[in-house]
This record gives sequence, structure tokens and C-alpha cells, in this order.
Amino acid sequence: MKHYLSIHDIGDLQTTVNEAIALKKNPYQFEQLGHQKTICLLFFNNSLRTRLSTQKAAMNLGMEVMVMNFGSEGWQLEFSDGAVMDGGKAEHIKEAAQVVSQYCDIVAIRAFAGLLDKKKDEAEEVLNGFKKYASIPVVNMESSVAHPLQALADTITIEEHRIIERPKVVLSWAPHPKPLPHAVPNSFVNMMRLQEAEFVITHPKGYELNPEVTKGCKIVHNQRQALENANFVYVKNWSSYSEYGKVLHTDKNWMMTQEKLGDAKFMHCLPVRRNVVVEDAVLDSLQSLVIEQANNRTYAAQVVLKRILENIK
Ligand SMILES: NCCC[C@H](NC(=O)CCC(=O)O)C(=O)O
Ligand SMILES: NC(=O)OP(=O)(O)O
Repeated sequence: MKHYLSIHDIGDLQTTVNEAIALKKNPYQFEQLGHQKTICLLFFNNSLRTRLSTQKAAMNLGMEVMVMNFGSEGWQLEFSDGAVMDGGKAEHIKEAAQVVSQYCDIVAIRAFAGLLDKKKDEAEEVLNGFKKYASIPVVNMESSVAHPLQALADTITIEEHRIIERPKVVLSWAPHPKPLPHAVPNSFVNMMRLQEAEFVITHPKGYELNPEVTKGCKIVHNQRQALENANFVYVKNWSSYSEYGKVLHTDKNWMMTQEKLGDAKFMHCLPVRRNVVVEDAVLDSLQSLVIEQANNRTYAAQVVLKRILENIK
């Protein structure tokens, strides 16, 4: 694998999940693979899980890790070709990406959607800028439109807790005070398409995701109806896509409760706002898989870095 920008870069999903589960059992098996190789993790936004699990994954593979909070520590980047840089931006992506390529063998990048300009967000200027100008492999640690390391960890978690061949998996919108990006639900939907499941999306009207992502997916606007007989319920807030980046309403009735969850397993990528997105009783119950999802982020990242390292050796 050259880059890991979307879930589609991984090849066969089931093979990858099996490999990740094997790595989880024996995490130091490939300690030599990353010897004298360096990964640079560049953050344009906050993180807990991605920051630590990707570093842990790289360390398990014997790599050296450099982390930079680019958003607060780096020079402001210019992305336009031919720009006259007489404003606030000190460095062009052309130099920045090539410079980073001098110091490391893989670069991983987190750069969220700004949620103000759909076209600009969908152009993925940070991720695509590095892809275009860096001479090393690029890993997506959540971009404007995708969070493929999260989706892979979610698949591993579902695989570990699946008790029937074709589980019912529900992606449910939940309220949130802030406008949040579409990256996590987009990647979850794309990943669900690649596996055996009865998949249903539920959200209030107005919260349709990008129709190109959800094309052909079953969408039910009645949350209770959608949740009937669910095995896994993945809860996530996202802002409106059609009224781009807007919070249309924060209807408390969409919060996930123990009563609505029934016997299903609860999933969320974290961080989660307790008693807004989901009530305490769910997060504090044995039905919650959120900590296991966070744990599986390490093995998702590890299988991705392993494949990239095998390709650059
Ligand atoms: N990486 C996982 C989720 C990151 C981000 N959540 C957030 O920004 C939550 C912030 C808050 O709750 O204030 C999102 O939804 O894409
Ligand atoms: N789930 C996730 O990506 O968490 P962080 O934003 O803390 O990295």
C-alpha cells in the first residue's frame, strides 16, 4: 500500500481485519520492520485517541515517532498555486510537504473540515497538498471527508463482537451543541458497504449525509423503528450537509438511551458528550464498546503502517 487516504486503499477488508486481530494478539511480531524508519504525525486539530494510538502502533513496529501540532506550532500554510504571499501565510505547501519528506519515511495528517465552505472542504487541500508534494506515503488521521483509521477500528470491533453472520447495524444521528464534520459517518458508511450486514441509517430530516456516500443505503427517519432488533448501534452527531455545516436542531429526543438501545451493543468513536449524545447508563454499561473501539485504533493503525512499511522496504 502506498498511501492510506480512504478505506478503499486497504484492499480486502476481511483479510485486513484478520491481520489486525493477529497483530493484537502478538503486537511486537514485526518490531524489526520499522527499525530506523520515522513517522511524522502532523495535527492541525485536537486529538487524544488518534495521537496516542498511531504513535503506539508505530512504536510496536519499531519506528521512531515525531509529533507536531502544526495548527498551533507550524507556519500558516498557503495552498494556492501562483499565490502572491504578502498576507498572513508564511509557507507554501510545496515547500512544507517536501521539507517534511526529508525528515521521515511516512507522514500522517489530521486536518478537519472547516464546515464553512463545502467546496473547499471537499477539495481536501491539506491532505491532497501533502499527497501531491510529499515524496513519502501519506496516512489520513481524519480529514475533511474521511476517517478511515476509525472505520477500520470499528470494523475490527464489530468483527470481535459479531455473534451472527449478518448483524443489523444502525448508524444513528444524535444531538450536539456544535457543528461537527461528516468524516466519521462517511467512513463508517463506506466501510459498512464492504461487509455482510443489514445496515440502516437514521437521522432527522435535513441531516442527510452526502447523497453520493449514502446512495442505495436504507435511511429511516423514525429512530425507534430503525433501532428495532439492532445488534450494533453506532451513534454520532454530524452537522447538516445540504445546509452545509449548520446545526438545524438539537432535539433531545434523539439522544441514545438504555431503553432505546435494548440489547444492542453501543458504539461511538469518542470523544462523546455525556447526556447529550448518549446517557450515562449506556456508556457505563457492559453494552458499550467505546473503550474497545479506542483500543482497536492501535491495531487498525498498525496494520496500515505495516502494509506501508512492507511497500517501502
Ligand atoms: N475524531 C473523532 C471525532 C472528532 C470530531 N469531534 C469533535 O470535534 C467533538 C468536539 C466536541 O464535542 O466539542 C468529529 O466529530 O469529527
Ligand atoms: N476517535 C478519534 O479520532 O479520537 P480523537 O479525535 O481523540 O483522535
